Amino acid sequence: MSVVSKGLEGIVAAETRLGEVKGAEGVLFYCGYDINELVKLTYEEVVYLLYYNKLPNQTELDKLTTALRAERELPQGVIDYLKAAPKDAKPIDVMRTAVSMLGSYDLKRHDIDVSENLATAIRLTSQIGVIAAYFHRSRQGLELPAVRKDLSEAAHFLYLMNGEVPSKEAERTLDIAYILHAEHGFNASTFTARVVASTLSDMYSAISAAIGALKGPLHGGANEGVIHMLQEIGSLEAVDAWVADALAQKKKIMGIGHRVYKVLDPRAPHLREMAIKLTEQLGEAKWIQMSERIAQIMREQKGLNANVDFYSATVYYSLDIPTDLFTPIFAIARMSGWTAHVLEQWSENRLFRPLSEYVGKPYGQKVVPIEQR
Ligand SMILES: CC(=O)SCCNC(=O)CCNC(=O)[C@H](O)C(C)(C)COP(=O)(O)OP(=O)(O)OC[C@H]1O[C@@H](n2cnc3c(N)ncnc32)[C@H](O)[C@@H]1OP(=O)(O)O
Ligand SMILES: O=C([O-])CC(=O)C(=O)O
Repeated sequence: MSVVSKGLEGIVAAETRLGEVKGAEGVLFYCGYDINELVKLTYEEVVYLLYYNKLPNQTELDKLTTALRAERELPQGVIDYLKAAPKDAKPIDVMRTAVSMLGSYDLKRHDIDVSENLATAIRLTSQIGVIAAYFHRSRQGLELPAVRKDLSEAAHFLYLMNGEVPSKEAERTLDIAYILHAEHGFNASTFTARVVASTLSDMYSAISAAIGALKGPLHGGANEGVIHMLQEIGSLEAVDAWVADALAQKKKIMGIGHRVYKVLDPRAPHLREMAIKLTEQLGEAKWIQMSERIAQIMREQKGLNANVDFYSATVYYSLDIPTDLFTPIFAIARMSGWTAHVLEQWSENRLFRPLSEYVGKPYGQKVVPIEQR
Protein backbone atom coordinates (compact mmCIF):
# COMPACT_ATOMS: atom_id res chain seq x y z
CA MET A 1 0.00 0.00 0.00
CA SER A 2 1.40 3.44 -0.91
CA VAL A 3 1.65 6.26 1.63
CA VAL A 4 -1.17 8.77 1.25
CA SER A 5 -0.39 12.39 2.12
CA LYS A 6 -3.80 14.01 2.51
CA GLY A 7 -3.77 17.53 1.10
CA LEU A 8 -0.25 16.74 -0.24
CA GLU A 9 1.03 17.83 3.18
CA GLY A 10 4.81 17.70 3.35
CA ILE A 11 5.16 16.69 -0.31
CA VAL A 12 7.71 18.54 -2.47
CA ALA A 13 5.95 18.67 -5.85
CA ALA A 14 8.54 20.61 -7.91
CA GLU A 15 11.49 22.97 -7.63
CA THR A 16 11.10 26.73 -7.79
CA ARG A 17 13.40 29.75 -7.86
CA LEU A 18 10.58 32.08 -6.80
CA GLY A 19 9.46 31.82 -3.19
CA GLU A 20 10.66 29.93 -0.16
CA VAL A 21 8.44 29.52 2.88
CA LYS A 22 10.38 28.32 5.94
CA GLY A 23 7.58 27.16 8.16
CA ALA A 24 9.50 26.18 11.28
CA GLU A 25 11.41 29.46 11.47
CA GLY A 26 8.64 31.71 10.15
CA VAL A 27 10.75 33.17 7.37
CA LEU A 28 9.76 34.02 3.79
CA PHE A 29 12.00 34.77 0.81
CA TYR A 30 11.23 35.84 -2.75
CA CYS A 31 14.15 34.90 -5.05
CA GLY A 32 16.50 34.87 -2.05
CA TYR A 33 15.33 38.19 -0.53
CA ASP A 34 13.80 38.13 2.96
CA ILE A 35 10.30 39.62 3.09
CA ASN A 36 11.62 42.09 5.71
CA GLU A 37 14.00 43.42 3.04
CA LEU A 38 11.38 43.36 0.30
CA VAL A 39 9.05 45.74 2.15
CA LYS A 40 11.68 48.45 1.56
CA LEU A 41 10.94 48.22 -2.20
CA THR A 42 7.97 49.19 -4.33
CA TYR A 43 5.53 46.56 -5.62
CA GLU A 44 6.76 47.19 -9.18
CA GLU A 45 10.33 46.31 -8.14
CA VAL A 46 9.01 43.08 -6.62
CA VAL A 47 7.13 42.28 -9.83
CA TYR A 48 10.40 42.74 -11.71
CA LEU A 49 12.18 40.47 -9.24
CA LEU A 50 9.59 37.72 -9.73
CA TYR A 51 9.66 37.94 -13.53
CA TYR A 52 13.42 38.32 -14.02
CA ASN A 53 14.86 36.77 -10.83
CA LYS A 54 16.92 39.87 -10.03
CA LEU A 55 16.28 43.39 -8.77
CA PRO A 56 16.01 45.98 -11.55
CA ASN A 57 18.27 48.96 -12.10
CA GLN A 58 16.41 52.24 -12.74
CA THR A 59 16.26 51.78 -16.53
CA GLU A 60 14.93 48.23 -16.19
CA LEU A 61 12.35 49.32 -13.62
CA ASP A 62 11.21 52.22 -15.81
CA LYS A 63 10.77 49.83 -18.74
CA LEU A 64 8.61 47.41 -16.74
CA THR A 65 6.61 50.24 -15.16
CA THR A 66 5.92 51.72 -18.59
CA ALA A 67 4.87 48.30 -19.90
CA LEU A 68 2.51 47.74 -16.95
CA ARG A 69 0.92 51.18 -17.34
CA ALA A 70 0.57 50.79 -21.11
CA GLU A 71 -1.60 47.69 -20.66
CA ARG A 72 -4.28 49.11 -18.34
CA GLU A 73 -6.98 49.57 -20.97
CA LEU A 74 -9.49 46.68 -20.93
CA PRO A 75 -11.16 45.36 -24.10
CA GLN A 76 -14.60 46.96 -24.54
CA GLY A 77 -16.26 43.53 -24.31
CA VAL A 78 -14.85 43.03 -20.82
CA ILE A 79 -15.96 46.54 -19.77
CA ASP A 80 -19.43 45.74 -21.09
CA TYR A 81 -19.47 42.56 -19.00
CA LEU A 82 -18.36 44.45 -15.87
CA LYS A 83 -21.24 46.88 -16.43
CA ALA A 84 -23.75 44.11 -17.10
CA ALA A 85 -22.74 41.69 -14.31
CA PRO A 86 -25.32 41.40 -11.49
CA LYS A 87 -24.75 44.21 -8.97
CA ASP A 88 -24.85 41.71 -6.11
CA ALA A 89 -22.37 39.30 -7.70
CA LYS A 90 -19.26 38.59 -5.64
CA PRO A 91 -16.42 40.72 -7.03
CA ILE A 92 -14.07 37.72 -6.88
CA ASP A 93 -16.45 35.76 -9.15
CA VAL A 94 -16.69 38.68 -11.57
CA MET A 95 -12.90 38.96 -11.54
CA ARG A 96 -12.49 35.24 -12.33
CA THR A 97 -14.96 35.49 -15.22
CA ALA A 98 -13.38 38.68 -16.59
CA VAL A 99 -9.90 37.08 -16.58
CA SER A 100 -11.34 34.14 -18.46
CA MET A 101 -12.94 36.57 -20.95
CA LEU A 102 -9.61 38.35 -21.47
CA GLY A 103 -8.34 35.06 -22.85
CA SER A 104 -10.84 35.18 -25.68
CA TYR A 105 -9.56 38.65 -26.68
CA ASP A 106 -5.94 37.48 -26.85
CA LEU A 107 -5.43 35.57 -30.05
CA LYS A 108 -1.85 34.65 -29.15
CA ARG A 109 -2.90 32.93 -25.93
CA HIS A 110 -2.13 29.44 -27.11
CA ASP A 111 1.46 30.22 -28.01
CA ILE A 112 3.85 28.62 -25.57
CA ASP A 113 6.30 31.34 -26.54
CA VAL A 114 8.48 32.82 -23.80
CA SER A 115 8.36 36.53 -24.71
CA GLU A 116 4.66 36.34 -25.63
CA ASN A 117 3.87 34.72 -22.29
CA LEU A 118 5.82 37.30 -20.33
CA ALA A 119 3.82 39.99 -22.17
CA THR A 120 0.61 38.20 -21.16
CA ALA A 121 1.80 38.02 -17.56
CA ILE A 122 2.50 41.77 -17.51
CA ARG A 123 -0.90 42.47 -19.09
CA LEU A 124 -2.74 40.40 -16.48
CA THR A 125 -0.81 42.01 -13.62
CA SER A 126 -1.75 45.40 -15.05
CA GLN A 127 -5.42 44.71 -15.84
CA ILE A 128 -6.53 42.74 -12.79
CA GLY A 129 -6.84 45.83 -10.58
CA VAL A 130 -8.77 47.70 -13.27
CA ILE A 131 -11.26 44.82 -13.42
CA ALA A 132 -11.92 44.91 -9.66
CA ALA A 133 -12.18 48.70 -9.47
CA TYR A 134 -14.41 49.03 -12.55
CA PHE A 135 -16.84 46.40 -11.31
CA HIS A 136 -16.98 48.08 -7.91
CA ARG A 137 -17.82 51.45 -9.47
CA SER A 138 -20.24 50.00 -11.94
CA ARG A 139 -22.23 48.14 -9.27
CA GLN A 140 -22.74 51.49 -7.50
CA GLY A 141 -23.99 53.07 -10.73
CA LEU A 142 -20.88 55.29 -10.96
CA GLU A 143 -19.03 56.22 -14.14
CA LEU A 144 -15.77 54.43 -14.95
CA PRO A 145 -12.79 56.82 -14.87
CA ALA A 146 -10.39 56.47 -17.78
CA VAL A 147 -7.21 54.60 -16.91
CA ARG A 148 -4.12 56.76 -16.22
CA LYS A 149 -0.45 56.20 -16.86
CA ASP A 150 0.99 58.42 -14.15
CA LEU A 151 0.10 56.34 -11.08
CA SER A 152 1.68 53.30 -9.45
CA GLU A 153 -0.22 50.00 -9.42
CA ALA A 154 -1.47 50.59 -5.86
CA ALA A 155 -2.37 54.27 -6.40
CA HIS A 156 -4.09 53.48 -9.70
CA PHE A 157 -6.35 50.86 -8.10
CA LEU A 158 -7.39 53.30 -5.33
CA TYR A 159 -7.84 56.07 -7.91
CA LEU A 160 -10.15 53.98 -10.09
CA MET A 161 -12.09 52.68 -7.09
CA ASN A 162 -12.69 56.08 -5.47
CA GLY A 163 -12.42 58.41 -8.47
CA GLU A 164 -9.68 60.45 -6.76
CA VAL A 165 -5.93 60.15 -6.38
CA PRO A 166 -5.16 58.59 -2.96
CA SER A 167 -2.94 60.10 -0.28
CA LYS A 168 0.72 59.04 -0.33
CA GLU A 169 0.08 57.14 2.92
CA ALA A 170 -2.85 55.13 1.52
CA GLU A 171 -0.84 54.38 -1.64
CA ARG A 172 2.18 53.16 0.34
CA THR A 173 -0.01 51.08 2.69
CA LEU A 174 -1.55 49.22 -0.25
CA ASP A 175 1.82 49.00 -1.99
CA ILE A 176 3.29 47.19 1.04
CA ALA A 177 0.23 44.93 1.24
CA TYR A 178 0.77 44.06 -2.46
CA ILE A 179 4.44 43.23 -1.76
CA LEU A 180 3.52 41.02 1.19
CA HIS A 181 0.92 39.09 -0.84
CA ALA A 182 2.78 38.73 -4.14
CA GLU A 183 4.30 35.28 -3.72
CA HIS A 184 4.12 32.29 -1.40
CA GLY A 185 5.55 29.13 -2.89
CA PHE A 186 3.20 26.25 -3.67
CA ASN A 187 0.11 27.56 -1.90
CA ALA A 188 -3.22 26.17 -3.14
CA SER A 189 -3.93 28.84 -5.77
CA THR A 190 -0.39 28.94 -7.17
CA PHE A 191 -0.28 25.16 -7.29
CA THR A 192 -3.64 25.22 -9.10
CA ALA A 193 -2.20 27.63 -11.68
CA ARG A 194 0.82 25.39 -12.16
CA VAL A 195 -1.30 22.25 -12.53
CA VAL A 196 -3.35 23.91 -15.28
CA ALA A 197 -0.21 25.29 -16.93
CA SER A 198 1.40 21.84 -16.80
CA THR A 199 -1.18 20.54 -19.29
CA LEU A 200 0.12 23.28 -21.67
CA SER A 201 -3.19 25.08 -21.39
CA ASP A 202 -2.99 28.89 -21.56
CA MET A 203 -2.17 31.59 -18.97
CA TYR A 204 -5.79 32.83 -18.73
CA SER A 205 -7.08 29.35 -17.92
CA ALA A 206 -4.37 28.88 -15.29
CA ILE A 207 -5.14 32.24 -13.67
CA SER A 208 -8.95 31.87 -13.71
CA ALA A 209 -8.47 28.53 -11.95
CA ALA A 210 -6.09 30.13 -9.44
CA ILE A 211 -8.64 32.85 -8.62
CA GLY A 212 -11.22 30.11 -8.00
CA ALA A 213 -8.81 28.43 -5.59
CA LEU A 214 -7.92 31.67 -3.81
CA LYS A 215 -11.57 32.48 -3.16
CA GLY A 216 -12.09 29.68 -0.62
CA PRO A 217 -12.23 30.62 3.09
CA LEU A 218 -9.37 28.25 3.92
CA HIS A 219 -7.13 30.31 1.59
CA GLY A 220 -7.47 33.93 0.43
CA GLY A 221 -11.17 34.15 1.31
CA ALA A 222 -10.19 34.19 5.00
CA ASN A 223 -9.46 37.93 4.96
CA GLU A 224 -13.14 38.68 4.32
CA GLY A 225 -14.05 36.11 6.99
CA VAL A 226 -11.95 38.02 9.55
CA ILE A 227 -14.02 41.21 9.18
CA HIS A 228 -17.28 39.26 9.27
CA MET A 229 -16.06 37.63 12.49
CA LEU A 230 -15.05 40.95 14.08
CA GLN A 231 -18.39 42.50 13.13
CA GLU A 232 -20.27 39.51 14.54
CA ILE A 233 -18.33 39.66 17.82
CA GLY A 234 -18.97 43.41 18.02
CA SER A 235 -16.89 44.42 21.06
CA LEU A 236 -13.68 43.63 22.92
CA GLU A 237 -15.69 42.44 25.92
CA ALA A 238 -17.46 39.80 23.81
CA VAL A 239 -14.29 38.25 22.34
CA ASP A 240 -13.49 35.62 24.98
CA ALA A 241 -16.96 34.09 25.08
CA TRP A 242 -17.31 34.17 21.27
CA VAL A 243 -13.98 32.43 20.69
CA ALA A 244 -14.67 29.84 23.42
CA ASP A 245 -18.02 29.07 21.82
CA ALA A 246 -16.55 28.86 18.31
CA LEU A 247 -13.80 26.49 19.46
CA ALA A 248 -16.33 24.34 21.36
CA GLN A 249 -18.27 24.03 18.10
CA LYS A 250 -15.02 23.11 16.28
CA LYS A 251 -15.33 26.20 14.06
CA LYS A 252 -12.23 27.59 12.36
CA ILE A 253 -11.19 31.09 13.45
CA MET A 254 -10.51 32.98 10.24
CA GLY A 255 -7.00 34.36 9.73
CA ILE A 256 -5.49 31.93 12.25
CA GLY A 257 -3.36 28.86 11.52
CA HIS A 258 -1.31 27.82 8.52
CA ARG A 259 -0.36 24.60 6.77
CA VAL A 260 3.33 25.50 6.61
CA TYR A 261 4.05 28.12 9.29
CA LYS A 262 4.27 26.57 12.72
CA VAL A 263 5.23 29.95 14.18
CA LEU A 264 4.05 33.47 13.33
CA ASP A 265 3.60 34.21 9.60
CA PRO A 266 6.39 36.77 8.90
CA ARG A 267 3.97 38.91 6.88
CA ALA A 268 1.63 39.37 9.84
CA PRO A 269 3.81 41.77 11.91
CA HIS A 270 4.02 44.20 8.97
CA LEU A 271 0.28 44.17 8.49
CA ARG A 272 -0.32 44.36 12.25
CA GLU A 273 1.85 47.47 12.49
CA MET A 274 -0.06 49.15 9.66
CA ALA A 275 -3.41 48.09 11.16
CA ILE A 276 -2.50 49.59 14.56
CA LYS A 277 -1.46 52.91 12.99
CA LEU A 278 -4.48 53.17 10.69
CA THR A 279 -7.12 52.24 13.27
CA GLU A 280 -5.60 54.74 15.73
CA GLN A 281 -5.77 57.47 13.08
CA LEU A 282 -9.40 56.57 12.40
CA GLY A 283 -10.24 56.54 16.10
CA GLU A 284 -11.46 52.94 15.68
CA ALA A 285 -8.94 51.08 17.81
CA LYS A 286 -11.54 48.49 18.82
CA TRP A 287 -10.94 46.41 15.67
CA ILE A 288 -7.26 45.95 16.38
CA GLN A 289 -7.88 45.45 20.09
CA MET A 290 -10.34 42.65 19.31
CA SER A 291 -7.89 41.13 16.83
CA GLU A 292 -5.08 41.22 19.36
CA ARG A 293 -7.21 39.43 21.96
CA ILE A 294 -8.30 36.74 19.45
CA ALA A 295 -4.68 36.18 18.42
CA GLN A 296 -3.62 35.93 22.07
CA ILE A 297 -6.31 33.36 22.91
CA MET A 298 -5.46 31.24 19.88
CA ARG A 299 -1.73 31.40 20.63
CA GLU A 300 -2.16 30.50 24.29
CA GLN A 301 -4.92 27.92 24.00
CA LYS A 302 -4.24 26.27 20.63
CA GLY A 303 -0.62 27.14 19.85
CA LEU A 304 -1.83 28.70 16.58
CA ASN A 305 -0.72 32.06 15.15
CA ALA A 306 -2.10 34.78 12.92
CA ASN A 307 -1.56 34.38 9.18
CA VAL A 308 -1.38 37.04 6.44
CA ASP A 309 -5.18 37.32 6.24
CA PHE A 310 -5.66 38.20 9.91
CA TYR A 311 -4.36 41.78 9.98
CA SER A 312 -4.69 42.56 6.26
CA ALA A 313 -8.45 42.59 6.84
CA THR A 314 -8.17 45.51 9.30
CA VAL A 315 -5.71 47.31 7.01
CA TYR A 316 -8.13 47.18 4.06
CA TYR A 317 -11.08 48.06 6.31
CA SER A 318 -9.16 51.13 7.51
CA LEU A 319 -8.50 52.15 3.90
CA ASP A 320 -12.30 52.19 3.49
CA ILE A 321 -12.25 49.26 1.10
CA PRO A 322 -15.50 47.23 1.08
CA THR A 323 -15.12 43.76 2.60
CA ASP A 324 -15.96 41.84 -0.56
CA LEU A 325 -12.98 43.47 -2.32
CA PHE A 326 -10.47 42.07 0.21
CA THR A 327 -9.94 38.74 -1.57
CA PRO A 328 -9.87 40.45 -4.99
CA ILE A 329 -7.06 42.68 -3.63
CA PHE A 330 -5.20 39.54 -2.62
CA ALA A 331 -5.67 38.31 -6.20
CA ILE A 332 -4.41 41.62 -7.62
CA ALA A 333 -1.20 41.31 -5.59
CA ARG A 334 -0.78 37.57 -6.19
CA MET A 335 -1.16 37.95 -9.96
CA SER A 336 2.56 38.65 -10.27
CA GLY A 337 3.41 35.51 -8.29
CA TRP A 338 0.90 33.31 -10.12
CA THR A 339 2.05 34.39 -13.55
CA ALA A 340 5.73 34.07 -12.59
CA HIS A 341 5.00 30.49 -11.52
CA VAL A 342 3.19 29.72 -14.77
CA LEU A 343 6.22 31.02 -16.71
CA GLU A 344 8.52 28.93 -14.54
CA GLN A 345 6.32 25.85 -15.01
CA TRP A 346 6.51 26.22 -18.78
CA SER A 347 10.27 26.73 -18.68
CA GLU A 348 10.74 23.21 -17.28
CA ASN A 349 7.36 21.62 -17.78
CA ARG A 350 6.31 18.23 -16.53
CA LEU A 351 2.62 17.32 -16.34
CA PHE A 352 1.29 17.14 -12.76
CA ARG A 353 -0.37 13.79 -12.34
CA PRO A 354 -0.23 12.32 -8.81
CA LEU A 355 -1.67 8.93 -7.89
CA SER A 356 -4.62 8.18 -5.63
CA GLU A 357 -5.24 5.27 -3.29
CA TYR A 358 -8.44 3.44 -4.31
CA VAL A 359 -10.67 2.78 -1.26
CA GLY A 360 -14.01 2.12 -3.03
CA LYS A 361 -16.07 -1.05 -3.53
CA PRO A 362 -14.20 -4.31 -4.14
CA TYR A 363 -13.15 -4.89 -7.74
CA GLY A 364 -15.28 -7.09 -9.99
CA GLN A 365 -18.72 -5.54 -9.41
CA LYS A 366 -21.23 -6.79 -11.99
CA VAL A 367 -23.58 -4.46 -13.87
CA VAL A 368 -27.23 -5.20 -13.04
CA PRO A 369 -29.85 -4.11 -15.65
CA ILE A 370 -31.48 -0.81 -14.61
CA GLU A 371 -34.94 -2.32 -13.98
CA GLN A 372 -33.41 -4.74 -11.44
CA ARG A 373 -31.52 -2.13 -9.38
C1 LIG B 1 -3.36 33.10 2.58
C2 LIG B 1 -3.70 31.84 3.24
O1 LIG B 1 -4.20 30.95 2.62
S1 LIG B 1 -3.34 31.69 4.88
C3 LIG B 1 -4.62 30.61 5.50
C4 LIG B 1 -5.94 31.31 5.48
N1 LIG B 1 -7.00 30.49 6.06
C5 LIG B 1 -7.53 30.72 7.24
O2 LIG B 1 -7.17 31.65 7.94
C6 LIG B 1 -8.67 29.81 7.64
C7 LIG B 1 -8.50 29.31 9.05
N2 LIG B 1 -7.38 28.41 9.15
C8 LIG B 1 -7.48 27.09 8.79
O3 LIG B 1 -8.55 26.63 8.39
C9 LIG B 1 -6.26 26.23 8.87
O4 LIG B 1 -5.36 26.72 9.83
C10 LIG B 1 -5.57 26.04 7.52
C11 LIG B 1 -6.53 25.45 6.51
C12 LIG B 1 -5.07 27.38 7.02
C13 LIG B 1 -4.37 25.12 7.66
O5 LIG B 1 -4.86 24.01 8.20
P1 LIG B 1 -4.23 22.54 8.17
O6 LIG B 1 -2.79 22.53 7.92
O7 LIG B 1 -5.05 21.73 7.25
O8 LIG B 1 -4.44 22.19 9.66
P2 LIG B 1 -5.71 21.55 10.26
O9 LIG B 1 -6.96 22.15 9.73
O10 LIG B 1 -5.54 20.08 10.11
O11 LIG B 1 -5.56 21.99 11.76
C14 LIG B 1 -4.77 21.35 12.74
C15 LIG B 1 -5.44 21.55 14.09
O12 LIG B 1 -5.48 22.94 14.38
C16 LIG B 1 -6.84 23.38 14.43
N3 LIG B 1 -6.95 24.65 13.71
C17 LIG B 1 -6.21 25.03 12.64
N4 LIG B 1 -6.57 26.25 12.27
C18 LIG B 1 -7.55 26.63 13.11
C19 LIG B 1 -8.34 27.79 13.21
N5 LIG B 1 -8.16 28.80 12.36
N6 LIG B 1 -9.27 27.85 14.16
C20 LIG B 1 -9.44 26.84 15.03
N7 LIG B 1 -8.73 25.69 14.99
C21 LIG B 1 -7.80 25.60 14.03
C22 LIG B 1 -7.65 22.31 13.73
O13 LIG B 1 -8.98 22.29 14.15
C23 LIG B 1 -6.88 21.08 14.11
O14 LIG B 1 -7.20 20.75 15.42
P3 LIG B 1 -7.36 19.23 15.88
O15 LIG B 1 -6.01 18.61 15.63
O16 LIG B 1 -7.75 19.34 17.30
O17 LIG B 1 -8.42 18.65 14.98
O1 LIG C 1 0.98 29.25 1.56
C1 LIG C 1 -0.20 29.00 1.83
O2 LIG C 1 -0.64 27.84 2.03
C2 LIG C 1 -1.18 30.07 1.94
C3 LIG C 1 -0.58 31.42 2.06
O3 LIG C 1 -0.16 31.84 3.11
C4 LIG C 1 -0.47 32.24 0.85
O4 LIG C 1 -0.83 31.78 -0.24
O5 LIG C 1 -0.05 33.39 0.96
